[in-house]
Amino acid sequence: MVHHQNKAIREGDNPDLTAERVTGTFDTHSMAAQIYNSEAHARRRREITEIIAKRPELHDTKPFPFMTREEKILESSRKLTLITKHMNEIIEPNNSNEMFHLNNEVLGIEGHPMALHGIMFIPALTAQASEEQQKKWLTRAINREIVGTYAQTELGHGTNLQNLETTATYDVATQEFVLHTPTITGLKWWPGNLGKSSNYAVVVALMFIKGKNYGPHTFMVPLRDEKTHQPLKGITIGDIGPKIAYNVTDNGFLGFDHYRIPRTNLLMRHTRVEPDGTYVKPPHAKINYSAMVHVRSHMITGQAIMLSYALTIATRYSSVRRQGQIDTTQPEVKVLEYQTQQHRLFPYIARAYAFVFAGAETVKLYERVLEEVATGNVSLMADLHALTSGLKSVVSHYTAQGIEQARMACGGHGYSQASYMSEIFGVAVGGCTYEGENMVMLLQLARYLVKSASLVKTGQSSKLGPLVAYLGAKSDSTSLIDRTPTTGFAEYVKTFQHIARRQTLKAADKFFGLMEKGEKRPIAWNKSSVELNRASRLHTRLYIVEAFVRRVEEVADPRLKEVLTDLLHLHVNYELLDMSTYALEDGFVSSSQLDYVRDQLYFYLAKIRPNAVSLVDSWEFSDQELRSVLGRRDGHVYENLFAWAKASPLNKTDVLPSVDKYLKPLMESARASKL
Ligand SMILES: CC/C=C\C/C=C\C/C=C\C/C=C\C/C=C\C/C=C\CC/C=C/C(=O)SCCNC(=O)CCNC(=O)[C@H](O)C(C)(C)COP(=O)(O)OP(=O)(O)OC[C@H]1O[C@@H](n2cnc3c(N)ncnc32)[C@H](O)[C@@H]1OP(=O)(O)O
Ligand SMILES: Cc1cc2nc3c(=O)[nH]c(=O)nc-3n(C[C@H](O)[C@H](O)[C@H](O)COP(=O)(O)OP(=O)(O)OC[C@H]3O[C@@H](n4cnc5c(N)ncnc54)[C@H](O)[C@@H]3O)c2cc1C
Repeated sequence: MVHHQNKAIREGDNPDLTAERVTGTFDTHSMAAQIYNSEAHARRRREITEIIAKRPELHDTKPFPFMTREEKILESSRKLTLITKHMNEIIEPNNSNEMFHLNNEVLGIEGHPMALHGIMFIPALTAQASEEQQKKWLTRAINREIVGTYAQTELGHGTNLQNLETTATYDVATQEFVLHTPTITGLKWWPGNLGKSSNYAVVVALMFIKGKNYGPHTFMVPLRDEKTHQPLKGITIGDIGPKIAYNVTDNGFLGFDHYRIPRTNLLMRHTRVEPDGTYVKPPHAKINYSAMVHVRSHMITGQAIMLSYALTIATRYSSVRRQGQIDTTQPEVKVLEYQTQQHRLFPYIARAYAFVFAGAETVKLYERVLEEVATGNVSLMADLHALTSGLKSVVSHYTAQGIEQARMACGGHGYSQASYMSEIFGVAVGGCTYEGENMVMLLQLARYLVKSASLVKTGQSSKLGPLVAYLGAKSDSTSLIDRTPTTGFAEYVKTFQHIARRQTLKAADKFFGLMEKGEKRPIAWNKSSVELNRASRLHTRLYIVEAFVRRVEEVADPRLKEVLTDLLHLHVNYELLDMSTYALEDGFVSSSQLDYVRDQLYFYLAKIRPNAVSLVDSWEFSDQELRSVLGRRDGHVYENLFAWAKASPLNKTDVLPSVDKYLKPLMESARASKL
């Protein structure tokens, strides 16, 4: 038996796809170890996939697009119950990476009744509940004796947490907090799994003690009777209705009518309220925002995975789809031969790799900060907040764009739900909104950049942290790209640094200048905000390039290093062209240098072409996880599209009741009127 570098090859596959895999120059298992940041985890993913493949009870009973929302929730609950029961046979206990993969395989991306339980409820209790509170609730939550969510956003306010309307007023006499929703706009609105599944929530409410507003605080709140699951007295609760996607999750609404909880239900790891109402403040004002930072840190990888789903589907399909000729004497070509198709897909393949490498760094920093904060050291919280705010915004934005490009790259069949592209897009694009609307989060990073710019302007560059140290460095007068015999990544990084530095200092100048002219700070901020957000994006894109460079430098395997270096070349050239206005406007890069960048881009599109399928195969998504007829590993697209269409509920009968009831009489009366 021949051992191929691409481990996805099987006998009987579509020969066009096999031919692509045979040209791959590197071992796809080794590349998976880079993507998943460890050989052990990449191997465990494969093992979990194999276990699931052998257990038909964990497979979808029919394609999701053929199910109603109610059927999907039922099906998802069935599978959730099974994986909970058999968890220890499938994954290592409490391994969140393995759990994430198990969920994606078995339950999919449309959510499930305990999605928020794992993503936010448990992390909030872990970071914000005192040890005593954890003994009471965390173990029960981990054992799934109770199901919880994170209820913060309201009908009227999601972004501006200081103006939430839900109040938690301390009653010294009874040592209770009274939760109350004063208006319709104060209803909690959006929390995942609040609508029908959860019986507890970590609720964010403005805390009032003796008439003083202490701002948003987090409380552990029982919502439903643990036995009957009926809403408790004083609670109004339900599902908010269907969304663009993610409809297996019951995002919900919640209102409180003078609902009482004990004082000890305030999460008290960092903050306390004594029985007499004395407030003990936390070591950092935003310490209770930790559940949001948890999701923002992890969603970089989550978004990269969804982008890679779409790219896997589109790249495989482009290798089996033949349409038109390039050389008219030759047969029709695979659509992947077209330079336009490569230009549509390959830069996003590079971005997906860049995002997953940046995501791994972010999670590492998050874990460090989590440990430090637990011991009272909050010094890195601002850096983590700035980094994750920028990354969640930039990565979710390009992920949504990339998925849409991948869908269009599949032509008409990309528009069919058989491709699964619309669901992938719908779920991923939610990331532009949840955990902080992208513009708002870019502005959070901008605050950090403006402070850093101010250090530069006042001669205090030595105080800049490592993420922004480049702001204090001096630029060359022009970029050295194509001006040195060996143009390398260093010249590109310096160019991106120059662009980000110039935009940050310019935007900060605008802001400070407006204030000097007498504008109040918030007005000056608003008038500078488009420029400030441009700076945030450029700073974040620089970080992503640097994370990519750091990873490529670490790779030892020469075959992997070569293909990752090709991808990095593609990435830096594509990025520079995409932000060329900034590079050209002060003459840092000339138009002849951009011609070089363009040539490099086309060169690397062609160089990557033989590895394209292996690069997407390396993500090692099973067919069950992808849920796409177009993206099947075996490439047998057409016969399966036909089978999929035949299985459509509309094809159960030849004549639909609607035809009998309306169309037939309509046609009959039209015919009769002609007589
Ligand atoms: C292995 C995998 C394991 C786990 C998987 C985990 C995650 C999976 C991820 C992806 C999975 C993939 C697919 C998922 C599919 C579907 C979705 C699933 C779940 C979605 C769940 C969504 C949940 C939510 O959306 S919860 C609600 C989120 N809401 C928000 O984000 C609100 C945004 N607003 C804010 O955050 C704040 O209001 C604010 C804008 C930051 C302003 O706050 P505030 O008014 O308090 O601020 P001030 O003006 O008073 O102060 C600003 C000041 O504070 C600093 N600051 C702010 N926040 C922080 C922080 N967190 N840390 C440190 N510092 C902070 C800020 O920098 C300012 O400082 P300066 O004054 O010094 O400038
Ligand atoms: C799929 C999904 C899942 C969710 N899950 C949860 C959950 O589990 N729990 C939960 O509590 N919430 C959840 N949310 C809510 C989500 O966190 C909020 O919708 C999000 O934070 C945005 O807030 P908003 O809806 O108030 O938007 P708005 O703030 O109303 O945004 C509207 C527009 O105003 C702009 N804007 C607002 N403020 C500013 C500003 N200061 N400066 C400049 N522009 C501004 C925004 O950029 C945007 O363009 C979820 C949302 C979605 C879509």
